[in-house]
Amino acid sequence: MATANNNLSEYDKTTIPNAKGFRFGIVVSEWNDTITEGLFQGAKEALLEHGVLPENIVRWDVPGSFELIYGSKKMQQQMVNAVIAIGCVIQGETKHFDFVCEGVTQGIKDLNVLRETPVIFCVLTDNNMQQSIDRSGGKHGNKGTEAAIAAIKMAELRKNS
Ligand SMILES: Nc1c(NC[C@H](O)[C@H](O)[C@H](O)CO)[nH]c(=O)[nH]c1=O
Ligand SMILES: CC(=O)[C@@H](O)COP(=O)(O)O
Repeated sequence: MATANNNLSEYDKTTIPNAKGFRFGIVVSEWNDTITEGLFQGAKEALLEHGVLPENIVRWDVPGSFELIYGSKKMQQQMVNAVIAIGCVIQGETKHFDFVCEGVTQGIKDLNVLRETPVIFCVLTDNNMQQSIDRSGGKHGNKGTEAAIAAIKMAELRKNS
């Protein structure tokens, strides 16, 4: 189902476990920072709404989405229950978009396979800035909210498994 038919910020709040005891690391790309800041705010607000203490949200910034891989790997080594990797990759004139998107996708996948701490993929891979605006607090909701809910659910799964 496309995002256009499935608002990123809409979910059944009664199904989300209380996250008061959890600690989360959020790694934020500085590329397209007007977008990534909106994603971060959406994630932070959702975490706080579900009981996470402000002091249990740790943020690190990295230069671009490709550096989310290394930043998330180092964040996994911190005392956190899950990591959220936030980035925004927008198609330019060349194939660089393809390589960045594939690289960060595979890198974050690898971190989930090789280590115990879940890393949530909150990376927009859009054709243009408007699509990114629409998905970071615009008409299609906020992918940061979606990522925060995923992080809480995966932290709970990790705790119970
Ligand atoms: N074009 C975008 C980039 N490019 C930069 C890379 O992510 C990386 O920082 C650089 O290649 C150095 O390793 N990054 C984004 O996050 N978004 C873009 O649209
Ligand atoms: C995703 C990118 O790296 C891209 O935005 C860079 O733009 P360009 O392909 O025009 O160099």
